[in-house]
Amino acid sequence: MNEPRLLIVGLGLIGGSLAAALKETGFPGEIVACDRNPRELEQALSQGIIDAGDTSMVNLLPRTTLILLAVPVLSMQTVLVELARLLDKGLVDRERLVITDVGSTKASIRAATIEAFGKIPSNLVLGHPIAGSERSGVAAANPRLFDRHKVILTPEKDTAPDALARVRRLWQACGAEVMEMTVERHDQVLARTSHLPHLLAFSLVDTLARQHQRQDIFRYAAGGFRDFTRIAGSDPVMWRDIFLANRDAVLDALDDFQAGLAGLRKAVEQADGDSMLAIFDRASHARRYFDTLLNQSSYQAGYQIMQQTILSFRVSPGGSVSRRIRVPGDKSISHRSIMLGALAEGVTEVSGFLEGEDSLATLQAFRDMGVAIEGPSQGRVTIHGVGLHGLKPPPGPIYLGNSGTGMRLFAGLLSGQAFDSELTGDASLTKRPMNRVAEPLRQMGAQIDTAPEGRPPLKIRGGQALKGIDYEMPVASAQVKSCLLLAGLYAKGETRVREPAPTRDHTERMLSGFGYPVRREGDTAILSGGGTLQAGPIDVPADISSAAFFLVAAAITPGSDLILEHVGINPTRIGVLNILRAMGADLELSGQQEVGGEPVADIRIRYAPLRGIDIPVDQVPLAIDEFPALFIAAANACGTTRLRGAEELRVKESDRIQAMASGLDILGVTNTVREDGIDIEGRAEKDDDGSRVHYGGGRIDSLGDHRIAMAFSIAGLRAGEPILIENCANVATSFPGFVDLANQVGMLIETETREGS
Ligand SMILES: O=C(O)C1=C[C@@H](OP(=O)(O)O)[C@@H](O)[C@H](O)C1
Ligand SMILES: C=C(OP(=O)(O)O)C(=O)O
Repeated sequence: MNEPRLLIVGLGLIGGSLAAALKETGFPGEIVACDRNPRELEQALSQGIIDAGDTSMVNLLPRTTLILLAVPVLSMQTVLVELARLLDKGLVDRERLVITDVGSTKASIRAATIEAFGKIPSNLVLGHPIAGSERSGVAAANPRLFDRHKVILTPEKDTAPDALARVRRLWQACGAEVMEMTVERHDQVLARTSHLPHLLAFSLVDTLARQHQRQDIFRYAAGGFRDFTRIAGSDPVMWRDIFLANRDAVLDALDDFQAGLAGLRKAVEQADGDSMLAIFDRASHARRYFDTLLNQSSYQAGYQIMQQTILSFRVSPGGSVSRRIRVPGDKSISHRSIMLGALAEGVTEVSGFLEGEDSLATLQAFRDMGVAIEGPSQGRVTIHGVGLHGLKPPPGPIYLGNSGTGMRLFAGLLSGQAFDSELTGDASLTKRPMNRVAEPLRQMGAQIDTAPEGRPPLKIRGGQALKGIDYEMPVASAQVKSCLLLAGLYAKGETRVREPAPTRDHTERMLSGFGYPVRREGDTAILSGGGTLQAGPIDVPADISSAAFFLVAAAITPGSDLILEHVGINPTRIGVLNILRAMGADLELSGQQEVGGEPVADIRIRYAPLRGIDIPVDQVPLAIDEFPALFIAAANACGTTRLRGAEELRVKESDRIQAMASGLDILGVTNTVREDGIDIEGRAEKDDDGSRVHYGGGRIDSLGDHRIAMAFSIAGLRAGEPILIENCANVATSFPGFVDLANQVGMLIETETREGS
């Protein structure tokens, strides 16, 4: 920044904090301030945040290149008129000068500018830092006030690009993220996000303070009251000015709010618990949801982008694997429990629900479509079903984070609704192929637009009459099958889906459990539209795909003895057990039973030397998500393991063949990548007594794919050096608590966060 002199007019909290922030960053120019109150100037001088101060601008203008107006909104007019007068006197080099402000409303300040200058000067850039505090005055100045906060600039068409760039740099130097919008948009957005909440806080506190039991009210006021009303302690003059200046936008926002409040009042009056629950649930999740939506990321990764950190796992070599544990609930079944529960008649109680980001995104989507859902709380969710035709239009695009299952199943379900919808997701999901569902859905009569090459977002036109089709799937995909069966619920006639190889059948099982007839003829699943679903309890088993990491961990670690409880062993999911057994793993199943139509068992696994195998092609769809873990088993086996017929792995959250091959290369495990698979040369030797390490360590990028991150975490058990795995936030999509559980069984994983770029 090359600003020989910055003049701050109005030394309140914002002006003072800017001065303090710039001083901390080593701002090379002088910082001078003008304020009507000499005590504020003395205070700032004694804090060392300004170099000089004066109660009038005249003496400070010479040599000034940048002026920041930080006076209250309604004083802006007077200051601007005075400034225009002084500038006409030639006190300053006008060619070089840039003027900006920090006012909380922009239309009124723009009008004041035109009044003072006769037009909006091209060197004037209006702005507003979205940061503040209920405290005021320069004594409360905080050099970190703008750090990672947003600053909105509202340039006009003929604003000089250089002036805009210099104001941008000023804020960026204080750590702020600078964005641009029009004056009108700014005022509307701020009316809702800032002005309305302040109005409510002032009003609530004032209303309560005037009631005769006020002493008791304030004596017993708890955290909720304090949180909600903190901002009622803000500067009254400043806020009066804001409401005078932004009247129209505030009134619009207030009208919307009053309509919402009236709805809630009615629900309370009529003891309408379902309506209240729907509103409270939506609201209680909305904040986090919108943060992630804005970041176009999964919940955790979005949170990290907000915090500008990157999560890594540092895995120390060695460790042990013994204990009795239960991994979180099955992701596929959790998605379906919410979907079918919402579409059923009656109340569905779910236990064992996976509180991972993918299934939570599905849950949020139904809340957005008006379904009242309680929880999740420790795996319990209560869904107040609205019936097959009871969903309401969502208020905007449905955001599914990282979840391919979510997007493909929703595509089918929403094709049958009366309303339009749009499905979006994070950067990984946006790259995944959706034509596999869009094309057959179109054959059923759905209207779906995709981005080029069949990528998300999907735009689905409601109100289409669907008809059943007889569809032969080109790929063995449970997501495609489930998508078409869900659309089939809304279609006229029979929907028949033929699979080239068996894929997970949770949709069929759960539909049957909810009393909806689904037939199977050989390799074809069949249902007819027009029925109803009856709610019933769902017990979600532990996810065999999550268990797989621990199975492989125990299988490769000498001395291990691990029991995994209540794992789903649906025959369409047990490829990982079959493959590990074929490699020589010591596996025992006990306590087999059926819960809610899904078989479960406890699985005990102990160390035994593994050998490389040719993986039978028919096992591929039955173990599709477990290959990253199985590749680590292969790396620790004796001999070569060959996988073929697994091209689907290339279109998961990452290209899992390439991502695993790159990581194995770093560890020093020889492998050959094939179009549809991989050959992995196991590092164990024939007489392996379990004491040798099998490979080295290094830094591996998981590419944001949860299963790649977890696979290399277990690889550490037989590594000779630490493994640093980067980009691990998405582990929370399928396996929240993975690191804690891994460490409980004896693995050695630490999490690290570092600043992102
Ligand atoms: O239906 C499901 O719940 C899933 C099906 C599989 O995907 P495909 O259908 O694309 O094989 C699997 O990879 C995914 O994790 C979950
Ligand atoms: C592929 C996976 O999930 P999805 O397709 O739902 O993103 C997975 O969990 O490995």
